[in-house]
Amino acid sequence: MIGAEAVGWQVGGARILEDVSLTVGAGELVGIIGPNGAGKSSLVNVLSGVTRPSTGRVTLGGADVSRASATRRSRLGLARSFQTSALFDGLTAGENVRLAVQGSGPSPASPFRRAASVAAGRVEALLERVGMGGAAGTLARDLSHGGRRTLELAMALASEPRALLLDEPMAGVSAEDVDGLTAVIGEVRDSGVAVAMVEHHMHVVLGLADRVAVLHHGSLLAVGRPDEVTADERVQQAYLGEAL
Ligand SMILES: Nc1ncnc2c1ncn2[C@@H]1O[C@H](COP(=O)(O)OP(=O)(O)OP(=O)(O)O)[C@@H](O)[C@H]1O
Repeated sequence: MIGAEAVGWQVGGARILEDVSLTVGAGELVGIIGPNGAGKSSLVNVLSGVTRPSTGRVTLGGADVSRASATRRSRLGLARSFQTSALFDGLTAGENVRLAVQGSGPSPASPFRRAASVAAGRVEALLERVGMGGAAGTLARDLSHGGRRTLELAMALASEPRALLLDEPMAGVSAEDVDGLTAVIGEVRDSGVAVAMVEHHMHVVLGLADRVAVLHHGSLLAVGRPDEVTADERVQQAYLGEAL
């Protein structure tokens, strides 16, 4: 559904990504891991269209989108969540989702004009889908960190994406909220969405991912089932001193 083919990305003289090839199929979740500075966010940025690859191709549903803008990719069925929170704190959870629904329509440049036309049922359904059915009226600023990340997920799903990129969805989420958010992401995958997820919480990645891709110094060190990857000596070497 979404793929990188021999992708390289250079900034100035620095090679940030080199010859990265990775595909994520419909209904598959691929965890992208690697030590700090390995190039994980850079890969997500190249896949989502925030940056263009210097070499290689990015494909979405079989089409070459290497030069397509993030907006165009979004219309073709790609959604992403960001490391930093993108919520409107002074609005309720329901209002935040409503804005995401309006912004994902055919002319996202003028979301407010269509405010009245967004069915309340659509907002409710998205909140239900992530297990936040009862929180529609809660201000975003009053949600827990886990609640905020879950709400961001509902917003990313507003465009009914075929592929979803998640950049550290568990960042800052308390231990008791991690399981709930993990289950929601698993359900999104099970509904047929192709999910690529950068995540530092290793037990989440290893428990949830169908395949794990390990980046190291901008190159793919290993790709495989979680048990294969953790048993790989080169991966263990790259993580020397850190718990896998
Ligand atoms: N726009 C940029 N210009 C120059 N260097 C960059 C740029 N973006 C990233 N880098 C560098 O590329 C390397 C990879 O960064 P990236 O953020 O992709 O790594 P990461 O694996 O996501 O790291 P972390 O786990 O710390 O989030 C780092 O050395 C970073 O300093």
